[in-house]
Amino acid sequence: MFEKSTWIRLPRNVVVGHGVRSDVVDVVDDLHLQGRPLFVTSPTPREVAADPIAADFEAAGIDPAIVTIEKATFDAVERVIEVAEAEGASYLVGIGGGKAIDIAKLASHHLEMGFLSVPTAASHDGIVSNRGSVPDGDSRHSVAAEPPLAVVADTGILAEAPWELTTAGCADIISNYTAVMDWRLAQRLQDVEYSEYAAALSEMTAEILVDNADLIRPGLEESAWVVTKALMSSGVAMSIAGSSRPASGAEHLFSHQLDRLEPDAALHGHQVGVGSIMTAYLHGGDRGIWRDIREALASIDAPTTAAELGIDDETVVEALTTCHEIRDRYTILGGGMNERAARDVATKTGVID
Ligand SMILES: NC(=O)C1=CN([C@@H]2O[C@H](COP(=O)(O)OP(=O)(O)OC[C@H]3O[C@@H](n4cnc5c(N)ncnc54)[C@H](OP(=O)(O)O)[C@@H]3O)[C@@H](O)[C@H]2O)C=CC1
Ligand SMILES: O=C(CO)COP(=O)(O)O
Ligand SMILES: [Zn+2]
Repeated sequence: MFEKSTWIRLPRNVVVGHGVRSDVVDVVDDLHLQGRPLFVTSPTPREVAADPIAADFEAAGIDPAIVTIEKATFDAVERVIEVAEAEGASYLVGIGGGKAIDIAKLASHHLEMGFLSVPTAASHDGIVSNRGSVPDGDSRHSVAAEPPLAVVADTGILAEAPWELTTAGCADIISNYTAVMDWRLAQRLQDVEYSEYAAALSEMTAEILVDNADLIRPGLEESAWVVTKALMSSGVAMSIAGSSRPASGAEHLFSHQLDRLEPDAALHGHQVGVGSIMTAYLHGGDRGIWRDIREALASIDAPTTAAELGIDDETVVEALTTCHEIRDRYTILGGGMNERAARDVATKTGVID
């Protein structure tokens, strides 16, 4: 008898466009959310979005509580939970980059409350996803959570954010190519659960982004539109898969290990992009797609070398040789690379000198 079942959880409303920041109150109304919201934000996003959105709520007779967090930590998640309880919040609104959105996502999961995602940077594909990532001891990768009830992405705000945040979002999407290669490999060698739909959506998202690379330019609001739609599509692929597999393979292991070795050295998206150049080489050798990935990253101004990431060569080698240990996720790294092989791939791909 066929007994398989699956739950795919997705946002109900996705609102993208110029000036949609002022639609957040209407979205809340459309979702029939009652009571007091708690806005979870960080310093810059508070100025550019949370305070103006709070004014819209006040004008609509709703008094939001606001908590500003500085770093993505479990202490911050706990603080948000405490404030939500103390202020009698009935739903959360994450307003900011990955840090604010992930903290709101994890706190709302714990509180069993809904949350809305209001990105101020097109910097990562957690905007829509059912995954939350906050460093926990040695762990840096995402864990299962709930997706937002709604996403409100104002392309005016996203286009005005620093350009490197947008190029980080692009690189997070370009890395889907190698994430899917790793997923297929793991399915063949380890029989891991695999979804052809999620894999195809993830790859197609990367392809559309690369095909439209010439539209992705600083100061162009259309760029924010193209990148945000790709980030959403990649997040949906993760929700269909019920895991981050479609968007996270060995290139993400490499980035998570860099986060442990050199916290805050570079943006998440930039690190996974450089990782993807090297893991593409491991998959396909010299005739593989690593040069295409490097070219795609370079064409949108994303880093392609350790120096551009601001990370020294030895740290790259150390991350490559140790990152297979940080998570139970089979990838092209298998049981690990030795130092000579790691140095070789990083040198041949031009990541280190
Ligand atoms: N859950 C998931 O599925 C996924 C989660 N992630 C996670 O997301 C995080 C990466 O997200 P990222 O956005 O790069 O990190 P942050 O949220 O730390 O944002 C990066 C920087 O951008 C600033 N910023 C945000 N919006 C604006 C704006 N409009 N104008 C000016 N500055 C702005 C922030 O300011 P300030 O310092 O004031 O906050 C911060 O300094 C990582 O922790 C990663 O693990 C990544 C992919 C998927
Ligand atoms: O960053 C992600 C996808 O882009 C999430 O992946 P992880 O599960 O590796 O944190
Ligand atoms: Zn990522």
